Amino acid sequence: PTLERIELHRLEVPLVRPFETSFGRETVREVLLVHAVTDAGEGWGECVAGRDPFYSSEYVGGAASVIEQYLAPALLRSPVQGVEDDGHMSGVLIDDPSHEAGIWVDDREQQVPDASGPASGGAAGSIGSVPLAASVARTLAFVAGHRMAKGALEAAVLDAELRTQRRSMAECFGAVREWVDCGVSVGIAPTLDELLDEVSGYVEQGYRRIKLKIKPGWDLIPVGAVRELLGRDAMLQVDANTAYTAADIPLLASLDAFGLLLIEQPFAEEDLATHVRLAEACETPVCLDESILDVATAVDAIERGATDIVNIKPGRMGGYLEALRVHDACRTRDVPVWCGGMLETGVGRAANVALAALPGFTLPGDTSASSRYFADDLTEPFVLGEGEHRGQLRVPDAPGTGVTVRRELVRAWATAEPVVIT
Ligand SMILES: O=C(O)CCC(=O)N[C@@H](C(=O)O)c1ccccc1
Repeated sequence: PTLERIELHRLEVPLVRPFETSFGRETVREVLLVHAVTDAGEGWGECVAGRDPFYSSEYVGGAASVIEQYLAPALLRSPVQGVEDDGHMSGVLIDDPSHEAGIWVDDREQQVPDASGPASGGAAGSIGSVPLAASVARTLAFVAGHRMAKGALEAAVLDAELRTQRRSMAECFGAVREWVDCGVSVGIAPTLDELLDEVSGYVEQGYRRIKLKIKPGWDLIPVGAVRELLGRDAMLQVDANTAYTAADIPLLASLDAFGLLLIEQPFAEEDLATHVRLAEACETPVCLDESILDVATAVDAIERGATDIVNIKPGRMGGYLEALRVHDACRTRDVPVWCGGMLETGVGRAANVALAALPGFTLPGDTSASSRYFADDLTEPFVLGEGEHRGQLRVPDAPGTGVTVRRELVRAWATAEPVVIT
C-alpha cells in the first residue's frame, strides 16, 4: 500500500483520579493520535509523550510539530516508502516552506537494524511481513531522536498495513498467549491511608502485581506498609523515575527487606555506572526504563550489569518493531521483560497487550484495565477477566490493533482542529 495522508489529532482525555510521579502530577491525559491513511486502508497510532517534557525530553507539542514539519512529509514523499533494494535510505526532499529550497537529505548508511529482523527468527523475524511499516524507521532516521513521535507514526502505519492484510498485531508479533497478566501502577498518594485504600481496591480487582511510585521521602514507609497489607508473597515493585542519586544506594539497598520484584530506574537515564553500583550492593533486581532507548542501549546496559530486567515501552523505543528487537535481544540473554505503560488510551493499550503476549514477557506489565485511568476510553474498554482469567486482559485478535477508535470522542475531546498532512 501507499501512504496518502497523515492526520494529527490532539485531545484531552479526563483521568478518573490524579496520577502523581516523582516528576509531576496529571489530572488529564493530553493525547496525540496519529491517523495514517493509505490507498488500501487506515490505521491509528498513539504518541506516548506527556503534555510536558518531564519524564523525557519529548512532549505532545514537540512531537506534533516534529511530525508536521519533518517526519510526516518525509514519509509521504519517500519514493518507495523509503527503502531501496540495497537497504540504503533513499534521499528524501523536505519542501518545508520555512526553507527557501527543500532540504535534500543524502543517502546515508542507516544505523536502523535490518528490517528483515535477526536471522534467529525471533519475534522481530516477522518484520519482513510488514514492508511498509518496516520502512518507516529507515525513512525517519535522518531526524535525530524524537523516538515517541516516530513510534506513533510507525504504529499508525503498522495498524493500517495489518488491517489491509487482515492480520492482528498479536499474530504479526508472534504472540504465544491469548491472555496477559496485568499489573497496576500506583502513583504517589497524599497520605499513607489513601495509598493503602487505592492498593486494596486494585487487589480486589485482581491485579497480579502492584508497582509503587517512590521518591526521596516517600519510599521505605509506603513500601513497608504496602508489603504489610499485601502479605509476603504478593508481587510488588517500585519505580523511582530517576529521582535518586548514588548517595541513596544504602537506602535503596535496604528495600531488600521487602522482597520486591525489582527497583525501576532509580538514577538518571544516562547514568549506567550508578545502576551497576546499586546492582552490586543489593539483592533486589534492578530494572531500567528511561535508559533503554533501543537494542543498542539495551544490550549495552545488560552487558555492563546495569539492569537485570527491562521495561519495554514501544513508544520510548521508536515503535513496536524496535520493541520486538529489544524483546529478542533480552530473551537471548535470559533477561526478563515486561511491558511498561504511559497512560495510553485503548489505541496504545491494545498494541501493548499484543506485545505483552510474546514469550519473553514473563512479568506482569503496566497493561491495566481502561478503568484504571479513564471513565470512558477512546476505544472499546479493556476490562480485566474473571475466574481463571482474573487479573488478565484478553489479547485482541481482530486485524491491526483489533480495536476501533470512537471518532465521536476524538472530536468531542479535541483541543484543536486536526492537522492534515498530504
Ligand atoms: O499504567 C500506565 O500506563 C502508567 C504506568 C506508569 O507508571 N508509567 C510511568 C512510568 O514511569 O513508567 C509514567 C507515567 C506517566 C508518564 C510517563 C511515565
